[in-house]
Amino acid sequence: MHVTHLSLVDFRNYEGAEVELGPGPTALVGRNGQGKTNLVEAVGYVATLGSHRSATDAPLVRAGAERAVVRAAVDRAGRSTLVEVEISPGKANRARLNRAPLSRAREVLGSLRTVLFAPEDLALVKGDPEGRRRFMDEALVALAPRLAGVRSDLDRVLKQRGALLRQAAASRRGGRSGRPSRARDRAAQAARESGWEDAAAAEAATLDVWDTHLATAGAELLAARLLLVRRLHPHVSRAYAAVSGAGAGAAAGDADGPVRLAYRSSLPLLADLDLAGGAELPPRAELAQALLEQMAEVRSEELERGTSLVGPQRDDLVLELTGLPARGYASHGESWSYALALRLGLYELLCGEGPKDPASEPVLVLDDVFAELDAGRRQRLAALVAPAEQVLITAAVAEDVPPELSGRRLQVRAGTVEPGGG
Ligand SMILES: Nc1ncnc2c1ncn2[C@@H]1O[C@H](COP(=O)(O)OP(=O)(O)OP(=O)(O)O)[C@@H](O)[C@H]1O
Repeated sequence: MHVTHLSLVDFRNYEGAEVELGPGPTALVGRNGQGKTNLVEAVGYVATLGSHRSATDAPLVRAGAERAVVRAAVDRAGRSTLVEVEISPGKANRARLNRAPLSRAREVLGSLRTVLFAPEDLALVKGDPEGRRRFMDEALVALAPRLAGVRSDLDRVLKQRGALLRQAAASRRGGRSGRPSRARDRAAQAARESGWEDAAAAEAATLDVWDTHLATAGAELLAARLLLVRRLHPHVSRAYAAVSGAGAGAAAGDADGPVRLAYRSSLPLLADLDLAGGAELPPRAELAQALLEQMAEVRSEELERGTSLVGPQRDDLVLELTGLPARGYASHGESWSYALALRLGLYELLCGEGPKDPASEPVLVLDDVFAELDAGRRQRLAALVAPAEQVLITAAVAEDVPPELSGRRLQVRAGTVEPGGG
């Protein structure tokens, strides 16, 4: 698939912009701070309903404006779809598909698929688990948009369960210190209203209900993540070899290189699961049961600390390189190759098995990447991405764009986009 037209209203530094795009490589060139990343961020937003560099929506709306609108016309093997998203910070986004309003914005997910690589992705390798969990969950939604619903169910359960645990922890602290506690009063009140003899029994019963919800949504997400890691591993391994120019086995294109993906979970059941080796996955019911058992095991600690200690929100995607964790051990160049390999591996996975299908092939976005790479990696990456259905590249100077990707050029200057750019 590819974007044929992008239209922005009050998005970042764009008051209004109409940008013609086409298949093949397009380079967006312009000095620092002109709006190149903003443009590809808008493309990514239509695809994922999120930004690769802002956790909240407020910075996406032009200063002084109330809402932003991004429209993308998407060509999928000759069939065109118009996807529109209105971003109003503090309110639910609204979306339309071919001008028909959708009841929930997340119904647009899947209409446009992108894989975006930006310098921030170095944090996938060097940073905290949260970024890697986000990587897995965004990948899952790109593969199966209905998982966005599972993800948001889980968030809702964790929020409610967390509030209950915090209340319980505060109540215990209040009890120990002898100070009056409003949380404890509320729990006692709730207990009386629900006919329970004492607040502790009511608290335990309510927690049991949330444990079941957490186990159900958690097991579904966990099962999807495990399958994702198993499927992603050979693609990432090959992409790493191709980008870094590493090893003989890797050069042959097999999955037996220095890269190994693993999944770290709080569940003992998953401790020795060799996903990179193609291990069989436990069925979802078994995962749900394991989550329930683990929650029972740590319940007193959860009540003490006031937080959920079990579930996919605590897990991590482990990135190993030659048997060592990449985080903390990999060199800067190796970390770059690994981060790129994760995105390129995901791109290959999204393209599907067998011959490439242009209708499902995602749009590839490389934001400010080439200036950061050494000559070898730059050349290898350019050769790898050149055949993609559509590649959007941002660069401060035209010389940073490798000749293999010298397709269409757009000049970005202070929130305007025009053909040209050297
Ligand atoms: N909500 C907003 N309202 C108005 N201007 C904004 C908003 N958010 C960002 N900007 C402006 O957009 C510009 C940054 O644009 P962008 O990140 O796209 O730069 P760039 O062209 O990719 O530059 P670089 O080459 O440095 O990465 C900054 O000047 C910033 O002040």
